[in-house]
Amino acid sequence: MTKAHALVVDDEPDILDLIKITLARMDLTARTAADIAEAKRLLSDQAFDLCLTDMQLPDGSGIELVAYINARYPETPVAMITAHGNMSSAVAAMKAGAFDFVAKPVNLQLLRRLVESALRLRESDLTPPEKTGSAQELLGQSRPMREIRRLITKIARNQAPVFITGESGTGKEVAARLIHGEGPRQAAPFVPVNCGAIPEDLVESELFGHKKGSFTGAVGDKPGLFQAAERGTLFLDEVADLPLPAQVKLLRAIQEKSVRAVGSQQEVPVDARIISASHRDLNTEVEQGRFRQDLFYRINVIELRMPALRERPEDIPVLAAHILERISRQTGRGPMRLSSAGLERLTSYRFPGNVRELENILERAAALCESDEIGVDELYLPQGSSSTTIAGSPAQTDVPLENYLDEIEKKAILQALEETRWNRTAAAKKLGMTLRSLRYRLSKLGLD
Ligand SMILES: Nc1ncnc2c1ncn2[C@@H]1O[C@H](COP(=O)(O)OP(=O)(O)OP(=O)(O)O)[C@@H](O)[C@H]1O
Repeated sequence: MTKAHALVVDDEPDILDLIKITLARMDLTARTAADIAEAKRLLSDQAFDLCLTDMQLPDGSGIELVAYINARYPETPVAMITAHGNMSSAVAAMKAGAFDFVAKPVNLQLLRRLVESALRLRESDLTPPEKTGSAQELLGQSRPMREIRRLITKIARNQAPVFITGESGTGKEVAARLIHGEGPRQAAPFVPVNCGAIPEDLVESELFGHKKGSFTGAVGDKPGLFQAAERGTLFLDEVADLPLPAQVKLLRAIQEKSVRAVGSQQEVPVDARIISASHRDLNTEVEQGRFRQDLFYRINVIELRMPALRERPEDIPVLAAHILERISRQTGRGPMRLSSAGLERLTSYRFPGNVRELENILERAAALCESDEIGVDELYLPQGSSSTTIAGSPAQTDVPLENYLDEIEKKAILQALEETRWNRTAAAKKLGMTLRSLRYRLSKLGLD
């Protein structure tokens, strides 16, 4: 690959020198500018693979330069150098299109990683996600789905924190995996964490790691999930479920790009892109004091809203066909299809649990269906708008007790899932069981 060229814009000669030396050691050539006017002149002279700019420049704000480069030279990623602790300017820069930021005093290890990420963007050979084999596709040709796919490709080139909203089962995790898989971090791990599923007193140790002996049961040093996601992406699912003390630590980790393990005195730099998601409205959580406003502001630099399935019913046929094909493959039975009445019924259903619910409905229908065509009866959709109700019917004496109890359990679980819009963490809470136990039961009852 040809030598990469960087443009560094800062009016402090010491910082310019430090960055220039670091870049030279990484085999990059660097040109420097002390103000915006000079930077614009250099940009018109030659193409750059990367630009690093200070926030406060003698003739204006670095944000202005970010916007200028984004508009004129969209192929050049720009990172902002911000004053220590000034997270709001970092957020403003990323909202203006900066792909990342580095705080002063510049940590050289983090700077090197940032430069490496930026350079991977110019490798037009970023492997498309379908080739990596791990990423799943977001299917659908409706307008909202096409827009989501376009946004994902754009967001993937950036390093800013992303917050994905949307009801349960709308594909938030699939979207997060795609953002990771289409970007320069694709070769590093994608680490998903269900924040609601970690017991409250273990959250900090899980996320940030712990030192041996820091609490009963800490029998050895253990790195946290942040470190597991080094150079990759940490996906904080159900982020609204994080207890407040862990929120304080998370805020610090994002701000400082470093973490401190439980029981340790030392901060260790970490380079993980944060993508978070919640099916809850975080504005309400903030208003009610359950989620820190400053943390929300920081994780929500880019917001991606996954549309509910009922907002795009035209995608139901293609999704259903795809899911049935997968079921046929997994079960080794011949191809299956929906009757036209079945398809019609599905497209008019509200799907509170979205695509995950569609998957469950079709899996259950496929198991019950004896022919290759699934009809309305096998879909077992709730009548009218009412959801499944727990049977009030007397015990049937002609079925084994165990089957009868399974049936009751199944109905209670389905009802809790429907009431929580198929959010398994919330459904488990409602049923007074752990998520692990709900998962076990879903699997036992063939509902997973
Ligand atoms: N557009 C889509 N195309 C294909 N499959 C999809 C699509 N959207 C969602 N799915 C499938 O639906 C299921 C649920 O998706 P996912 O787990 O990403 O949802 P989620 O929004 O993260 O749910 P939750 O909020 O409950 O965690 C997965 O099996 C996923 O593959």
